[in-house]
Amino acid sequence: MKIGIVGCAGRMGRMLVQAVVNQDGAELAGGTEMESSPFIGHDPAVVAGEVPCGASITSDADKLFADCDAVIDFTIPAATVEHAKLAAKHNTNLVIGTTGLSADDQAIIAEAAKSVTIIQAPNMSLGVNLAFAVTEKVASMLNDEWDIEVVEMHHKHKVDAPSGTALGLGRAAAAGRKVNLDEVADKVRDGHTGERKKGDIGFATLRGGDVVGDHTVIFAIEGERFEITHKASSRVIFARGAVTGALWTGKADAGLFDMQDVLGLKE
Ligand SMILES: NC(=O)C1=CN([C@@H]2O[C@H](COP(=O)(O)OP(=O)(O)OC[C@H]3O[C@@H](n4cnc5c(N)ncnc54)[C@H](OP(=O)(O)O)[C@@H]3O)[C@@H](O)[C@H]2O)C=CC1
Ligand SMILES: O=C(O)C1=N[C@H](C(=O)O)C[C@H](O)C1
Repeated sequence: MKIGIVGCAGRMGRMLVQAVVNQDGAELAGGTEMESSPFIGHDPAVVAGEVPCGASITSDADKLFADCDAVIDFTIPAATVEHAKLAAKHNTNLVIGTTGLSADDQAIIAEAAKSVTIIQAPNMSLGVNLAFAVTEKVASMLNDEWDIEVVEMHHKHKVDAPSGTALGLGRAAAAGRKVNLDEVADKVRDGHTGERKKGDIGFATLRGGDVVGDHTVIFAIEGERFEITHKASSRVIFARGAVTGALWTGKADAGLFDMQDVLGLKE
């Protein structure tokens, strides 16, 4: 399968290039960066620390989508929505790892997924996708006397908060409780907030150093706490998951899927 990587010189972009060139059945067809990037014209495999693959990084996403069976996108929301439109235009499958997307961005992705296969997940690791499933199950077994809080920590360069994974864990907890996360989420606390509202799902965001990604869901009641924790120590887990997803698109119908579909965690 010919796979392209948009944003191929980014933190995740380089890991994705490494994962593609080392994956049987996958061929790196090329990569993009913004026109202003110092990496334009460089070989994406060399930028990622691998042996040359003979391709050059360009800013021509239209051509990359035309040349590929699937494209993997870990960039920024403004770029991801344009990539979703290109996926539909060229009938090229798409794997989206970008987080921080708005409801309007999601609508554009859903429209594109009417004609191509799109996998979108805020976290491509097996461990976090298990945590999504376990969180939903535990939340469904506990009443709302149990307070639910989601705590996450990431590296100092991360630009969106709470993380996509933290929001995903909040959505899983809300689904378990059969409530809408938008109606119960408490994302920022500052000053005299008053007492915690029963039924809320709270979020706390930490940023610092080089933390790859730590997430904990806390279920707290008077006398005890139950916690579900995942800690990522390498971005390789996200990259390998995304490439598994790209290969999976080759045998799937058009539609919008997530990593729980790819990993068979919904059966
Ligand atoms: N789903 C998952 O499993 C994971 C998701 N993520 C998410 O992935 C995203 C990227 O994270 P990370 O790699 O750390 O961020 P980086 O900033 O390191 O990488 C993003 C890359 O995309 C490039 N870019 C921006 N706009 C375009 C464009 N229009 N065309 C091509 N390239 C573009 C950036 O270029 P420039 O630097 O010049 O701006 C940069 O090289 C984030 O949203 C993050 O939350 C991260 C890890 C795991
Ligand atoms: O920006 C990151 O680095 C990460 N982002 C994702 C998120 O927002 O959940 C996934 C992972 O935790 C790393």
